[in-house]
Amino acid sequence: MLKEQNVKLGICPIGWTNDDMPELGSANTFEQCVSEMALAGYTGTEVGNKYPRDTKQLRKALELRNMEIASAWFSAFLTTEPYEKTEAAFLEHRDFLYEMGAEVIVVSEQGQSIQKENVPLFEAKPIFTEEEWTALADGLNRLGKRAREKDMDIVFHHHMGTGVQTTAEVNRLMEMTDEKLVSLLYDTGHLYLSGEDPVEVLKTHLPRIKHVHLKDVREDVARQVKVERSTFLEGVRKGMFTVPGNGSIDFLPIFDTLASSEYRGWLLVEAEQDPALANPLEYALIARNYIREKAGV
Ligand SMILES: O=C1C[C@@H](O)[C@H](O)[C@@H](O)C1=O
Ligand SMILES: [Co+2]
Repeated sequence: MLKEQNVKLGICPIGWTNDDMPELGSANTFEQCVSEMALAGYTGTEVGNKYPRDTKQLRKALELRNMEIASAWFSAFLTTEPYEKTEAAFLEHRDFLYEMGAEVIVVSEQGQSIQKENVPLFEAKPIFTEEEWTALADGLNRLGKRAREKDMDIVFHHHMGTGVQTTAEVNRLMEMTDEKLVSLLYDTGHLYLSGEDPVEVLKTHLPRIKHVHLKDVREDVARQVKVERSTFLEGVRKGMFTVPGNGSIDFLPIFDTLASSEYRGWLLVEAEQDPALANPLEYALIARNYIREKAGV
């Protein structure tokens, strides 16, 4: 069982509003989103497209609900654009998160990503060349250094449809980057959907994991996405992702492994699906109850 003093429990806004498809949940307001998160028993969140960018305003809204910012997504383009361009955007993002009190910065390499492209998710992921791997690893080390200036860490988000998706790719990235500068975000749903063993990846990289996304997968829908050659975003609309306790992943060995480790940090429920089909508060509660039952927090 996990210990309450070791982990904080949060939920991402993507179940209420989706940054990649703003039409999903467009009627859901920021206030509704954070109020329902708090009501369901969470104390942290990442940042969604409806959140105020003014740090004072955002802090006040969160404090009223006993909530805090755990982190926020950052898209890097280290394999396709000059490093300086990614760094300039990163510094703005870093400073915003620093002001909000976050300790980690989620970084995903979106160079050549098919996340938003009209191509089959299971057939068209990019494979990086040697040069691209080097550009990615060097760039991440440099971003990691910039994060350390503020006593923050970057946590790399492996992701379906990107060049860092599989176990082998995660392993390679971890080998090529400096452990003091680049940490890992562990996202259960992306590993499972890719056909990896999430427990193996967790055990291999535990000391470098500094942020966790708890995402579940509906296996039957994932199969349909493969057969129908759907895109990533079509898959999301069809419901391939859901909250822990509602899909096919057995989270017990994952929670047990985290419990017997040194892991200290956030566990964030993250389940993008159509809020018109999956009521966000209802699903936030399903996950909250499941985590209490299986992880003891
Ligand atoms: O952390 C995440 C952020 C989303 O924008 C992304 O598409 C989702 O799948 C995810 O894991
Ligand atoms: Co994630």
